[in-house]
Amino acid sequence: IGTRARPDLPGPRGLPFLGNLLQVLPAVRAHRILELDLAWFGKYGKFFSLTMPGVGRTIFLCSPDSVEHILKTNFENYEKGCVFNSNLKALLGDGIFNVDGHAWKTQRKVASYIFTARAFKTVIAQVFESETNRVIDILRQHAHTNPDVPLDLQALFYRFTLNSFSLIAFSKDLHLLDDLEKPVEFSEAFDYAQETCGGHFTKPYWKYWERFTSRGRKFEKMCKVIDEMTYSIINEKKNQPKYDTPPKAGTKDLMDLFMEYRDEEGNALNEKELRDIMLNFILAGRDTTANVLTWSVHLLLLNKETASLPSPVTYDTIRQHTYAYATLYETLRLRPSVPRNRKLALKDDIVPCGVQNVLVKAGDSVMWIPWAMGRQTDIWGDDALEFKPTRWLEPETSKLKAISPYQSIAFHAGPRQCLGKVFAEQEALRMLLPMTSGFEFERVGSADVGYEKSLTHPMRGGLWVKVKERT
Ligand code: HEM
Repeated sequence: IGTRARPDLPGPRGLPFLGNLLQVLPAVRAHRILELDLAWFGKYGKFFSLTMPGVGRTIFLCSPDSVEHILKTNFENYEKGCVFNSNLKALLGDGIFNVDGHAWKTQRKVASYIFTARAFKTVIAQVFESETNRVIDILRQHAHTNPDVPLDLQALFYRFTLNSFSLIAFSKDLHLLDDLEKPVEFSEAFDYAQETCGGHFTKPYWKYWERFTSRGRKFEKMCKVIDEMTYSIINEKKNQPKYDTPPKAGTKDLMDLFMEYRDEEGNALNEKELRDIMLNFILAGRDTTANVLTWSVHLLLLNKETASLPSPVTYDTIRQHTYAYATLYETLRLRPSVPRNRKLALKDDIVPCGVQNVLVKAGDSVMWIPWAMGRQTDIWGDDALEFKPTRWLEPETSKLKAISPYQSIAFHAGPRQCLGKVFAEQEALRMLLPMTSGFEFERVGSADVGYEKSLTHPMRGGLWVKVKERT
């Protein structure tokens, strides 16, 4: 409905009215949508097209030059767009992930002030150190008191990243590492809301459907839980006594920066705007890094490798740990924390795609699938499916290779490249190094694990391991 025929584009044949919906839905339900994307690239080549009611036409592209064109060369022509925005609105509102233009630019500019070298060496370093030590203590204690009882590392990483991010961004300790038995109501609600919002892309009539179903009712309830915690942090911050002397630049937290922001007319952000910003940053700061930590341990275990390298890691020395870096990027190649992504074309455009060009019409969506791109032999070589950190290193010098960000796309690229890239690298490596060099993990259950339906890429069912301290 509302899409014109495009016989020039390859892709699976759809049905009248429904387009390809019935081919996509079973894969979504079975948590196998990424495998379906990959299979279709295998069948149709570097690009193919699907249509879905409520979304229109989506052109899937699997080539670094296409991604570079969309994310940088013709950046102005591609935006998140109204489908993306409305599908994620209830959760992300008008936060940075869900907006374009002026609203995006402003949020990016304000937030960039917390990612300074000075902040990395002071506030951020202190929090990473203290929170990593807390996790190491938990593992040590568990190894000694419960060596035969499995522990879910993924759940632990989620607590670690959320607690660390909250300390840095809102100066608030959520005490998530104090008692692992205590459920984290906010996290459960946030996971449920993400799954529901992600599902909107394959449920054209979700707005009506959710009005009458238990999922819709639960979603509403979960959004209330999320809002309660978010607004309570905002109010707590607002009611804090003002500083006698204003904090120096580099010591303000993210919330301070957004609360102090004034637009051209001198207006401050209202509570709803602050809520949206905060939740987008929680999604960025909690889920993505917890995902890469989980998949790193999983892949290291599967390949019987250890990322053991001398600790401690500091802001200045971290890039010397090249093998650990390579492990992180190799994990992100196979298990990108944002495995699928899309944008909407504003005007007709010609997108390069390897040896071909693709005509994208105004109103089409374009999609790139980092998960599938990481598995392409023409991009990564015949061993693309193997976990091989050394592919990131120069064979002679073991220095990190310079690989284009459009090929290694896990952190996005171009003007909207991930703002927290360095933050995430530091946090993940500071955790991974002492963990893998200090402990041995034995997987419990099958190594053939899947992923949850989400906006990010959590492991389905968690990563359950027995823990032993290395001697
Ligand atoms: C391994 C960890 C991470 C990965 C793989 C990752 C990946 C990404 C990706 C793919 C995007 C683009 C999303 C989009 O389509 O809009 C993005 C954007 C962003 N990321 Fe990250 N991220 C990570 C960690 C973080 C952390 C820890 C933070 C904050 C502390 C952060 C902050 C942001 C922000 C603010 C944006 C929006 C940038 C913009 O739209 O201008 N990220 N990230």
